[in-house]
Amino acid sequence: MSAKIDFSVEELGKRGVKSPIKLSKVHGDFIANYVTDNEFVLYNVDVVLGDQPPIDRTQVFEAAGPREMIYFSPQHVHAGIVTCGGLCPGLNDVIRAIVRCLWFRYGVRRISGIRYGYKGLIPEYGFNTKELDPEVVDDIHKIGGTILGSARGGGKQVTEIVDSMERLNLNMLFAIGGDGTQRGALDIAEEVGRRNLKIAVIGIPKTVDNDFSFIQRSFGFDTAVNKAVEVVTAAHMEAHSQINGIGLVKLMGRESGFIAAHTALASHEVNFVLIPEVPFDIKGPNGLLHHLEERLQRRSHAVIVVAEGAMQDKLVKEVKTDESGNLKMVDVGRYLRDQIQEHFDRKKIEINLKYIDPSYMIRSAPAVPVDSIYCERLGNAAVHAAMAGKTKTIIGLINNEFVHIPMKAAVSQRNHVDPEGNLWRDTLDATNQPILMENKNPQGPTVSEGTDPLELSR
Ligand SMILES: Nc1ncnc2c1ncn2[C@@H]1O[C@H](COP(=O)(O)OP(=O)(O)OP(=O)(O)O)[C@@H](O)[C@H]1O
Ligand SMILES: O=P(O)(O)OC[C@H]1O[C@](O)(CO)[C@@H](O)[C@@H]1O
Ligand SMILES: [Mg+2]
Repeated sequence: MSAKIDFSVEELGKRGVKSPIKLSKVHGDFIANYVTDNEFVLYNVDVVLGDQPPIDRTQVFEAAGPREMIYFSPQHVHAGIVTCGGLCPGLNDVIRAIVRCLWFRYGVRRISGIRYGYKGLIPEYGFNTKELDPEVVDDIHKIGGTILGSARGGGKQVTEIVDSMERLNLNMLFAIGGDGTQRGALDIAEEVGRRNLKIAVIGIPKTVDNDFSFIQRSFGFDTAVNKAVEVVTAAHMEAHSQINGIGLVKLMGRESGFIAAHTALASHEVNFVLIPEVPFDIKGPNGLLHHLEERLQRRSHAVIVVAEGAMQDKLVKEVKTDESGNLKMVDVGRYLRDQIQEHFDRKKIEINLKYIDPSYMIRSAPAVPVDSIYCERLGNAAVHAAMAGKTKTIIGLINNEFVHIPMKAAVSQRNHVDPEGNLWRDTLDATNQPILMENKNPQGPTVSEGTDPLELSR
């Protein structure tokens, strides 16, 4: 972590309203307590023995939770909820939690869902909102997707968006989305500030890829890994049942290989994981094809998992972007499929290659319970933050505590699998693939060369 980022959270103003949620201020009375602004969560828990500098706001995040004094009178609140970017398991759970917490805990009665991302606030795309209440959201956590719809693009039309927020008389906006969404939310909050409006902008970080900075895990990630493991199990079964069977699975991960690495760790059926963070060659004496051939000679079947962002530096010839400015990628899964088939055809070696791309099936699934619980708690924390008048803030989970993270810090960096870190090391242990499959590097040893007791069972 950069020690220079200040994690202080902005607020709209002085809080003059007593919270209606009737919590306690004392410990030991069996009633949950309000959280004060003096409660913090240490970000970096690594302990270095020796002289420690005093702890300051660059090392701690403000604890999330209900404040005793709040900024908004619930009867005057009109809240907006928007979901942007790609789908992710748990979106509906978060929407549901926000609506229910606003309604039941604070007594807020005006809640508008913004349809199809920020575009729902832009007249050019058809201004589009949907009234929300506990009945509307009652069962939505059982289905995937988002009942509000989502969209890419539109986020830079800040003037129109804030005009619409003014017209709707919104005084809080919950933006559920990834890095782009939170950049957009920050721009919106800044425009709100320039106009001297009192609108709290709170972000709930969403990325199925799990590469949001600072937070320990993003919602939907566990669901994604669960689904991906099912796919790998099928790919392995197919591969195992054929002569030189190869199961090739492409998983999401535009810039990071977290889903791929975790899936390999969980399934123990994967022989090669290819991720954006670790370079590799396809051909040559230390390339993937060479090692794949060796694997087939030894075990007659193999499973490969590739994250969609792998190899893009080599594959993308012409830079094209989507409406949000994200790079349009070349399909690395199909590319690998063709390269593998050609290689073995050329050598007249029979293979049976099955390519599976479950990306959208994974991303549109309903959340598994562990994610549902997480979403429920994120949604509640977001409402408490907004009611207290916090703004330009996202809700995060750090060291198992819910915290407020300034949007500016949250979008300043992105998480990656560290090729030298313990996640990747353990992933290599689980696959037994060469540490580096690059010809310019000397033929690397496998992690546990020749001594892998699991090898026979894979
Ligand atoms: N740099 C930016 N500044 C302002 N708004 C942005 C920016 N990048 C993206 N947005 C807006 O945020 C919204 C979502 O962006 P995007 O499509 O990149 O998804 P995301 O939130 O990053 O989620 P995902 O993880 O699915 O990519 C879009 O409306 C987009 O216009
Ligand atoms: O096909 P779409 O909707 O552009 O989304 C694809 C992207 O969305 C993500 O799932 C992030 O939400 C990336 O992993 C992926 O690259
Ligand atoms: Mg994004």
